[in-house]
Amino acid sequence: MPLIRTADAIRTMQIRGAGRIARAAAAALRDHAASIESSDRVSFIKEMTQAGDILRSTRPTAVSLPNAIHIVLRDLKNATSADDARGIITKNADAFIRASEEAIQTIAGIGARQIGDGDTILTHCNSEAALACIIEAKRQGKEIVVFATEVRPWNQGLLTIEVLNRHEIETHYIVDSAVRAFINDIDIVIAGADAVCSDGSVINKIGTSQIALSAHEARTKMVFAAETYKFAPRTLAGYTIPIEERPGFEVLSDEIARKYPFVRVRNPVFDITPAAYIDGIITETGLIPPSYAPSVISDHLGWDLSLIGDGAF
Ligand SMILES: O=P(O)(O)OC[C@H]1O[C@H](OP(=O)(O)O)[C@H](O)[C@@H]1O
Repeated sequence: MPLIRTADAIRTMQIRGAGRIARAAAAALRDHAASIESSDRVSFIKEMTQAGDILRSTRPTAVSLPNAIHIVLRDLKNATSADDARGIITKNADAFIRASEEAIQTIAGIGARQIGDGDTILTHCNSEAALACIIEAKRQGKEIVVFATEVRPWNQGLLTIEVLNRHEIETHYIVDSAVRAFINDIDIVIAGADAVCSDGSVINKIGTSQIALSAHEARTKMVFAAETYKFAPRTLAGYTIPIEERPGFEVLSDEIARKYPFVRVRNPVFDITPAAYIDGIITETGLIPPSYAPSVISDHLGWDLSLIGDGAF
């Protein structure tokens, strides 16, 4: 898919999910690099940098996106020619995509150990990392039941129940506001993540923090499944992650909204769950407490704080 089409597909959520958009961006950069005819090293790098900027501007919250772009483009300064730069991008993009897929498999194994035989699990939105844990538990023969939320306004819950049904997992589909009514039936909440901040808080689909609060009150375990490239280096330098707010028509049609000129629809699509409500974060490097987030960013990912600045990553 041409880069502009990938960027549009991410912006309009035809490609969605923090991991999927990261892999799509990596593949788009690789394919774009292959399509550039220029043999001039400087103009090639300039064009690839612009391509990275286009992809980065599509959605502001999922840190997987700028991290993937940074990982794919980071060694370009060492390139000796345009061809060399093209080779570096191909190698980095393929390695990123492979590592991302392997991370999901590892997370599935670790996450499945968090799920006991006979457990009832609640999940929110549509996270391939969270679903991988649930599917692996089922594959291991555990008797499980899942509660899946609807996820207004995009109804990603429909994608989730399709996957759960395909794996023959008994599922209850509920509206988002029914979580507290059922929370005492739940043994563990497993959600995905769009960003993990250095203070251990997790940014995920709107409604997650309400679920976490409910789980905390009910003493129900709350874990997140997050590949390490969802950890946000910039937060270690004191930056905050912008929360995407999408157009009001996604919640209320323009036709209805026009009748109520004093009403403004608010449509933030993510929220922040504080570390205090999180029992663990399942990463491909292990099940960690939220307090380990800074160490994942600096020790595991090896991000150099001096590189972190406006627009860097
Ligand atoms: O990477 P995986 O685990 O698939 O998904 C992580 C998160 O990305 C999604 O965002 P959106 O639906 O693109 O707004 C959801 O918030 C989901 O929990």
